Amino acid sequence: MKDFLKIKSFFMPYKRYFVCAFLALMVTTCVSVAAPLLLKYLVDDVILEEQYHLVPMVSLAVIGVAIVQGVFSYLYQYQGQWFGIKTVYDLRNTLYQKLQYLSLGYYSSAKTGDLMARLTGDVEKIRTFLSGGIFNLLKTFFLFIAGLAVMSIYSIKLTLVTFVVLGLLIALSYRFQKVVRPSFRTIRKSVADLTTIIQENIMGIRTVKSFGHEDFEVDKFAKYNHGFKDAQLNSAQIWSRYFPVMEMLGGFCVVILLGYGGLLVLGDELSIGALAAFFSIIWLVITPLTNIGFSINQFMESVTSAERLNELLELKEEIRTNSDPLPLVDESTDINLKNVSFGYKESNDTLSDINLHAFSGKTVGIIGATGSGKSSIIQLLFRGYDTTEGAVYVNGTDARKLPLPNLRRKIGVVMQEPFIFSASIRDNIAYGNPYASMDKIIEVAKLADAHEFISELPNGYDTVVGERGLGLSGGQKQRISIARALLIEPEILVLDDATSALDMETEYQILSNLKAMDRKQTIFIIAHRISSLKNADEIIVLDKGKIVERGRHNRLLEQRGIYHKTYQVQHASQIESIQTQTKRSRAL
Ligand SMILES: Nc1ncnc2c1ncn2[C@@H]1O[C@H](COP(=O)(O)OP(=O)(O)OP(=O)(O)O)[C@@H](O)[C@H]1O
Repeated sequence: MKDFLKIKSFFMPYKRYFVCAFLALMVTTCVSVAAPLLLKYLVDDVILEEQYHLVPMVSLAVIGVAIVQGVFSYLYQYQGQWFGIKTVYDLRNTLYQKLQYLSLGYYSSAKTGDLMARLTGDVEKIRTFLSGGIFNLLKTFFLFIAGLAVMSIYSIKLTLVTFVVLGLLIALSYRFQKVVRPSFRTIRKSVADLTTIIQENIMGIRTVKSFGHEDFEVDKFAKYNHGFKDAQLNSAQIWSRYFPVMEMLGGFCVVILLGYGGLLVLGDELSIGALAAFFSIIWLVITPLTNIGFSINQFMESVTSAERLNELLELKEEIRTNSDPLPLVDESTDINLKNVSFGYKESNDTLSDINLHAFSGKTVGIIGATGSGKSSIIQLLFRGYDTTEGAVYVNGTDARKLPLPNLRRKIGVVMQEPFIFSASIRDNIAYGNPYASMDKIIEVAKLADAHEFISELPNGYDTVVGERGLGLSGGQKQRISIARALLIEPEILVLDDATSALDMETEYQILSNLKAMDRKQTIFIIAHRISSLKNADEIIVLDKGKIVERGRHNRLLEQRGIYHKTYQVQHASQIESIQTQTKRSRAL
């Protein structure tokens, strides 16, 4: 309940819909309970008194009651739906917004399937309860109270017996919802498992196929699907027992009350009309009462969902703009990492004591073994993470004091694994600037050496690529990502292993194009291939998170350290490959 109240800021703005629905519900309830009084009047005062000329009037009154009931019932359903739908509209937007601003640290351990389940399934549970469940509970409660109140006018004794019998029915219904709840939980877990399996399978379909593991995946899915089926069957079994049992018990209650009411009529303590009215009211109350387990369950589920959503809403946005940010107006971009240390977790040291000054308009190359911390440096530049010690200075100001969006807009990053949206190639390139002209898009595509292959596609720039760029080669995806970064005309361009899938000639072409642009752009090139960064103004060599060598290409070769060794290995393999090619052509 506490968790439900925590999301009150989402439903309070729409309380007018709730109030309207509530008032309409009260009217419907009162009219429903008052209708049997007409029955009593018809039996006692019209039929038994042989006043048949009053029948048309009673009939008109019944029609009137039905119309009022219909109109107010429509009103409460309609307003109730609006209450739920508008509340979750805001809730969904806020949750999505939250996801955008959560730090990268959160995403490294978050499960996509679980997040998706929260934003869809859990939000829907809240809507179902706010739109209908809460009104069903209120309706049952009011019918129960109003019904007993009307009954008590005619017979206190029969009302008391009814109260006890219906109380037993509520207790049974409540007990049942406790039995059925675990089965709901199992179903929800099974749905989450199935979603994860399907999602992972689609994302990893290339790996599945490369291992010829289609049958393995089918069997794995069948196992989880089997579990889901069993959970559903189990729940269906419980429900199929519940309704007949509750209906039967409801029938027994009616029989008991009818017997007792009959005795009261025989003892002249109750009129026949009052007994008839009594039973109309009892049926009116019993039907929603037999379903109360379902409504309570809906409430419990929405509380669980509110708890899961609150977990997300309460997460701290670790990386955010300082409360009093300094302006970032300077066009030049001088990046200075001073005594920077960083670890993804407090205990580990991914980067130690990094000092790196990238002057405006210069190119910095970063090389090092896999896992040495190259990409981690980049994450610090755009505040994907904050440093543990030391600071990153942009034009002399600590990056943490700058407005985050402005800082990030300065930096164009081409990630190691380029992400392509399932949209047209044009929209993919224009992601950072959707209003860019076609001429500009073509210009950056040419710089990224992508224009030629895009023009050859069936619909050129309008070709819609599959999710995550399915249908494009790794090199094509990289070139689209480079064009995307260039379009925003960043003052800092970061190429994080962004040309690894390209042949050396294409890579050379792109790097030459970047150089020829003659912008005062600061460029970071992370690469494994020395050829990618040998022209950089400064190259740093990382080893286990520390800078172990630095300088220009020739100077580093002279040092005869790691860089030199890497160069030799790469150079030797190039010579070897040229020799093999020459031998092959001679043999032909
Ligand atoms: N999100 C993360 N959470 C925890 N540890 C991480 C995360 N990302 C990277 N690491 C760890 O930090 C270390 C440095 O990783 P980083 O990606 O910076 O290396 P890299 O030099 O870019 O490697 P590669 O050349 O393979 O891309 C590695 O040990 C890696 O396992």
